[in-house]
Amino acid sequence: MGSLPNPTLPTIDFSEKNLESGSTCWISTSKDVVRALEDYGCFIATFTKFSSEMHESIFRASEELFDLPTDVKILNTSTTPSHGYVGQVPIIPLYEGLGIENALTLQGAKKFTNLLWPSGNDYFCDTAMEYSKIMAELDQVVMRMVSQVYGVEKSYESLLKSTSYLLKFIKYRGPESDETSLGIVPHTDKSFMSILHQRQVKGLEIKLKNGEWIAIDPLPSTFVVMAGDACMAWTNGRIEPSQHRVMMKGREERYSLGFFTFIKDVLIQVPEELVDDDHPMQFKPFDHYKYIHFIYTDEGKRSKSPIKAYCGV
Ligand SMILES: O=C(O)CCC(=O)C(=O)O
Ligand SMILES: [Fe+2]
Repeated sequence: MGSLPNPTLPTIDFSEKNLESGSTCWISTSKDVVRALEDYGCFIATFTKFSSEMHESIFRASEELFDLPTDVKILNTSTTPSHGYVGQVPIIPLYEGLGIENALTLQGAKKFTNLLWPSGNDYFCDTAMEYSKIMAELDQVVMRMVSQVYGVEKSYESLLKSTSYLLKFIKYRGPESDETSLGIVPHTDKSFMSILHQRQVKGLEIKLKNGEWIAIDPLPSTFVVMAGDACMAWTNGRIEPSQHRVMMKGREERYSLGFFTFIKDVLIQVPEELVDDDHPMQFKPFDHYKYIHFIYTDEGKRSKSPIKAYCGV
């Protein structure tokens, strides 16, 4: 008897031919995207526009960043929890992360760069911005496809205008013998959408609906596109975010990147097209950033599904 192949996520190709809006390829890719998000909460995207040179440069920039002394890295603060420097956290001792808020704007990239390198670092600033631009493009293609399939383009356009992008640089120290190999605890993202990218050391694992954890192989031009809690509320529960974690198997350190979208200054509300007798309204309109603060309250920490606790009907 042959053994079953290892389960994996659907892979969706975002090469030029699939990106011509309205073309046959675009339409069939859109359906694949929605099916994958509804079935898994995420998928693997191959994005040929992202070159291996870009892969090398962004991770070189990341190394440079993590090589800075800790007292410099902690200058990366934010009024939003976990959007700035995170490190030396007892339950995830291997994890260290820094975040560029408003990563798509020159102002956001410059503010971060000048804070950490007062004498400037054009290489870092330009690379981070270029990476963000490409990731935002992928995010917007995916979300445009989703909104077309659901017939909610107008609602998406208004969210898009209010989208704020967070680029997170993440490093996991290689575990020492008796240390936990848990890089990051199982969680769903609090974002609207997330795009994850790994360097050559694997570790990202995603929980399937049957409870099985599967490991995602890193490749230079592949990304995991993942729905966050806010996307579940917006789609009235049609798309559920997947639980994921990082397990550090070897002793090697691991670098990864997360590109997250958040909705600022407008309430996220379920589009009326997604509500009918079979799909009653499941979520009240809510403020995304207030939701992030809620996660860190006692009630938010206790809750099995904080998004339902926060704005569920
Ligand atoms: O490091 C990774 O691959 C995953 C990071 C992650 O899940 C997160 O930052 O939310
Ligand atoms: Fe995550």
